Amino acid sequence: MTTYSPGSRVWLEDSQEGWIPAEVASCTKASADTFTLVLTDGDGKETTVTGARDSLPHLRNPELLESADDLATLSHLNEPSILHAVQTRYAQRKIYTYSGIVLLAVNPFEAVPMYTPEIVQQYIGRTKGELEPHLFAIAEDAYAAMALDGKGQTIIVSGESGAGKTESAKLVMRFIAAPKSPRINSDMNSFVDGASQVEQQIQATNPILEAFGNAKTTRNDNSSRFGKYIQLLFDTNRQIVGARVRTYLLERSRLSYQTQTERNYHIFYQLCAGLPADELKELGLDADYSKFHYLNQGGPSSTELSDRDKFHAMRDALGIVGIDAAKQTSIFQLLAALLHLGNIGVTQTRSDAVIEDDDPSMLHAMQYLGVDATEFKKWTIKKQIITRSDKIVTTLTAPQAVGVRDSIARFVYACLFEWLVTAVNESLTGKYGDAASRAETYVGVLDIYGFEHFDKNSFEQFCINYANEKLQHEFNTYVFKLAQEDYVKEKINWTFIDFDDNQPAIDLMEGKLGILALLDEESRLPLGSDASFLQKLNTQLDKPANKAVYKMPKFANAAFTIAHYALDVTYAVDGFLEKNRDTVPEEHLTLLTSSNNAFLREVLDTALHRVSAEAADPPSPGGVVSKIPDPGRTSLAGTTGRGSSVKKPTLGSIFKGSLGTLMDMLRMTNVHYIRCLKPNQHKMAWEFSPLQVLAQLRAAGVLETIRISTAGYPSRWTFEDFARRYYILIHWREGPPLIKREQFKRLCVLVVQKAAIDKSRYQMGETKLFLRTGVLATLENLRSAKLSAVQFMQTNMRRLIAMRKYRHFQRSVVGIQSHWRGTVARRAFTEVRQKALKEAEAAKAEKAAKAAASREKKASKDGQKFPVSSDKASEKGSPGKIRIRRMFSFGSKERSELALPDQPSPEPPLIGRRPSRLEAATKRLSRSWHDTDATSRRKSPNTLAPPSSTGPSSTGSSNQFSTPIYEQFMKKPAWNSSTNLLH
Ligand SMILES: Nc1ncnc2c1ncn2[C@@H]1O[C@H](COP(=O)(O)OP(=O)(O)OP(=O)(O)O)[C@@H](O)[C@H]1O
Repeated sequence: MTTYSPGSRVWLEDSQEGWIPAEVASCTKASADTFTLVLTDGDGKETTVTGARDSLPHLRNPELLESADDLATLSHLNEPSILHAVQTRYAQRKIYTYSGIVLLAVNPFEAVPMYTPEIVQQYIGRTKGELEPHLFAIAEDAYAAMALDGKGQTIIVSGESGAGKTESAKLVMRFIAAPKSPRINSDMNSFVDGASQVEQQIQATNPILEAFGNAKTTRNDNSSRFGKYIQLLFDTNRQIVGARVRTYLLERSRLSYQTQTERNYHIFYQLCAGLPADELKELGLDADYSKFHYLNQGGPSSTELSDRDKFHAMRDALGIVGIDAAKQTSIFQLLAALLHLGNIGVTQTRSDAVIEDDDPSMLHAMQYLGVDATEFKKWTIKKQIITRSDKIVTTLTAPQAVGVRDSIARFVYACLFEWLVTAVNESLTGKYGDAASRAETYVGVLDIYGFEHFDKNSFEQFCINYANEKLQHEFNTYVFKLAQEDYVKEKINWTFIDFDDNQPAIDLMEGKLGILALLDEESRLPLGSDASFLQKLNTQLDKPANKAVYKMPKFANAAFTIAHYALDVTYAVDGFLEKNRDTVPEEHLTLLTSSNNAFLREVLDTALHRVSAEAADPPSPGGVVSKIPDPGRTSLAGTTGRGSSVKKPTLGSIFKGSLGTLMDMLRMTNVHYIRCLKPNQHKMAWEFSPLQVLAQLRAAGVLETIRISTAGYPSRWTFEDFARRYYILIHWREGPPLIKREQFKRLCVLVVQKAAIDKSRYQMGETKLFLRTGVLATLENLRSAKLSAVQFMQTNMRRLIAMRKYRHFQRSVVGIQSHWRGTVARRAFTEVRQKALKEAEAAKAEKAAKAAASREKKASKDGQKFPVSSDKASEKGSPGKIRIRRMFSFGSKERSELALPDQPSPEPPLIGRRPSRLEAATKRLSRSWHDTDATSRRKSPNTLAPPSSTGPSSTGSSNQFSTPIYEQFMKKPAWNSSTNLLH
C-alpha cells in the first residue's frame, strides 16, 4: 500500500483540466482508517481532503517516469498519471506511446515527418522497444511474428471518428506491403517506390473505398462510414501474393439524409465535379449537385476542386483493380439513377401518396435501373400485406411512400458497395481466389469504429458499441492471458485471479433472449413497433440477474441503458425497428432482381447470393482451398434461395453474423493493438484537451487493461536492467563487483532487501523480477534521495577545490602586481633622480659661471656698493641653486605645479631638518603612486584593476611622473588579463 507523507506528490481532481499536480503539506490520521491530507497546488492554494486510504488523491509518479514511453512501466498506474504521460509526450511532439501491448496514437492533425523512407528503413528488422514508439514498430512486430512461424497476425486499429484510424491503417499496410529493402524515395507518402503490381492494387483500394464509403461529417472531413478488415496474404517465402478486403456495416442512412454540416458519400460530388459535360448530360446529371435532393440537404461543399481530382484518381484506381470503362459507365449509371430516385416528387391527396406518371426524375431513374416505371410507382405508393389466406393491398401516405423510395435507394447503394468490394477482392486475389489459395499466412489490419456515445444514441451506436464490447472482451482475455503466461513461464507463485469480465454485457446484447434477438422478433411482426420492442426489453431484461448491465433510465421514456465496459450509454429506441429491417418491400426486390439492366442484376446477385456460403473463397481452378481463414463479409441476404423464400435478414443479424466470424478469426491470430486518440474536437494541430482524451482512454479500454495489470505484477524488469539501475542503493563495495561478475539476480535480491520491500510485493522469476504496483516508485524515490546526497557532496567538494584554486590564484596575481609596480616605480624613480642630478650639476655650473662673472664685475667696479630691495634678491645662493631649491621646496609655486590637481591640501612642512632633494623627490613620487592607486581602488573596490586611465594622470595634471607611468601600466596586457581572470 502506498503511503502519504509531507512532500508526497499527488493529483488533485479539477473540473477543467481533469487533474492538477499538488503536494501533501501535512498528513494526519483522522480516525482508525481515515486520514486528513492538506494539499498545496501549484498556485499555493490549499485543499483539505479526508477519507479512507483508497479514496485519497492518486499519487504522482517520480519525474523520471512521468513521460515514460511505455505506460506499463509507470509505478503508480492511475488515470491522471496515464493522461499526464500521454499529454507530456504529445507536447514534446511524440504522438506515439506504448501502453503494454497497445500503441496509443494521438492525432497530430498536421503532416509530421515520421513516415519518411529513412524512418521506414530504421524500423525494418527492429524489435518493439528498441526505438521510439511508432506504428511501424507494431507493423514490424506483426510481420516478424508472421515470418517466424507463419501464424496469422491481426492489427486492430480503433478509436473514435477522426482519431486517425484510417490514416494509421494505411501507413501500417504500406509498411507491411513495402519490399523489405525499399529504395529511398523522397516522396514521404509513397515509400514503396517501385511497388509490385499487387502492392499497387492494394493501394488502389483506398481511393475506391474512400469514394464510395467515406463522407464528410462534423467530426471528420473524410470519415469512413464502414468498418474494414484488410488481409495481406503472404506465400511461404513471406512474399506478398495478394490481399482480401472485408467490410462491415456501411452506414446506409447517409444516402438519403444528411445533417446540414455533413455530406453524402464523396462519390456523388466527385461524379458531378469530374464527369465530362457530355457524359453528365447523357446521365441527366448536372455539375451543380445542389439540384439533387440527396445532395442538397447537407452543407455546401468546399472541396469541389479536390472532388474533381479525386474523381480522376478514383477512376484510375478502378482501372488498376480491373474494372474496365464499360463497367465504370454502368456504375455511374446506377449512381445517377439513385440521384434521380431521390428527386421523385411524392405528393399527398387526402390520405394517399401520389407520384405523377410523367415525373421526369422517375423516368430517368427507371431508365437507368431498367425497371418498369408503372410497377415501380405502384409499389412505392401502395403496400401489400400477405396473410395466411389473402393478400391485402393498402395505400401509403406521402411520408411512407418517400420512406419506400429512400429504402430502395439505400438498398441499391449498399449492394453496389458490396459488389465493389467483391470486384476489388477479385483483383487482389485473382478471380478464383488464386492468391488466397497460394497464400500460407497473412497479416490483417482491422480499421473499426471505436466506442460511441452521443447525446442521442440510436441503432448505429448500438451496433458499434456491440462490436467494441466484443473486441474489448477479446482484448481483456488476450492481455490477461499474456500476463498470466508470463507468470507461468517465469515460474512465479501465482494464483490465477478472475477479473470483472464484460461477458454479461455481451450476453445481454447477443444472447438467446438478448436485445438483438428481441429486436429481430419484433422486426418480423407486421405490426411491430419501437414501443412494443421497448416493452419486450423491459419485461425480459429488467431482472435482478441483469441489474449490473441493463437499466431503465429514470428520465427518458423511450430508451434503455446498457452499462458498457467503457461507460453507461442510453439508447433511444425510436427508429430501431425501421433501421434493423432496412430492406426494400418484397415487390420492389422482385422488380429490381428482374431488371433489364444486366449490371444491376449482377450487383444484386453478388450482394445477395454470393455470401455466407462463399465465406471461404471458392477453390481455385486447381481445386486448392485457401488455408487463410476468412473474416466474414457483410451479407445482405440469408443463406437460403432467392425471391419470396428468402428469409430477409435484419441488419442486426447480419452484423452479428459477420462479427462472430471476425472474432473466430481473431482468436486464431496474434493480435496487436493500435488505439487512436483525438486530442481535440476542432481538429487543431497540437492542441490537447485532457478531459476529452481521458474519455477516449476509458472508452479504448486502456484504463481497464491497467486495472487488470494492477491486479498482478505490472512492473517486470530483467535482472540485468534492474541491477544496473538500482545497484547504487546497496553498499559501493558490493554493487559494482557483482555487476562486473554479472551476478545480477543476487544484486537484485540485495537491492530489494536493502530497500526493505515486503516479500509479498515482489517475486523473483527465472529471468525477471516482478513488482507490484507502487514498488518501483519507492525504489525510484530511494534512488533519487541517494543521488541527491551524492550530488550535494560533489557540489560542496567542487566548491572547496574551486575556492582554494581561486585564493591561490588571487595571491599570485597580487604578488605579480606588486612586483611589477615596484619595478615600474624604481624605473621612474631612477629617471627622476638622474634628471635631478643633471639639473643640480647644471645649476652648479651656472652658479660657478655667475660667481666668476660677479667676481670679474666686482674687480672692475671696485669699491662700489649695490642696494638690495626685492624678495628674490633676499634669496641666498646662485640662481641655479635657487631654482633647484624652489623645485623641491614646499609651499612654493613649483611645488604646487608638481602637486596632483586633486590633492586637497599641501604636504605639511618638514619640521626640523630640511629633507634632501632626493628624499623629497622619492617621497613625492611614492605619495603620487599611493594616491593614484588608492583612487582607482576606491573606484573599483572589489577588483585588482590597474589605475583608471581617467585618473589623475590623464586629467591634464602637470605631474610629470604619473602620466607616463600610468600609460606604461595601461599598455601592459598582463594587467588586463589578470584582472579579467579575477573578475
Ligand atoms: N498520422 C497522421 N499524421 C497527420 N495527420 C493525421 C494522421 N492521422 C490522422 N490525421 C489527420 O486526421 C484526419 C482524420 O483521420 P482519419 O480519417 O484516419 O480518422 P478516422 O479515425 O479513420 O475517422 P473515421 O472513423 O471518421 O473514419 C485525417 O484526415 C488527417 O488530416
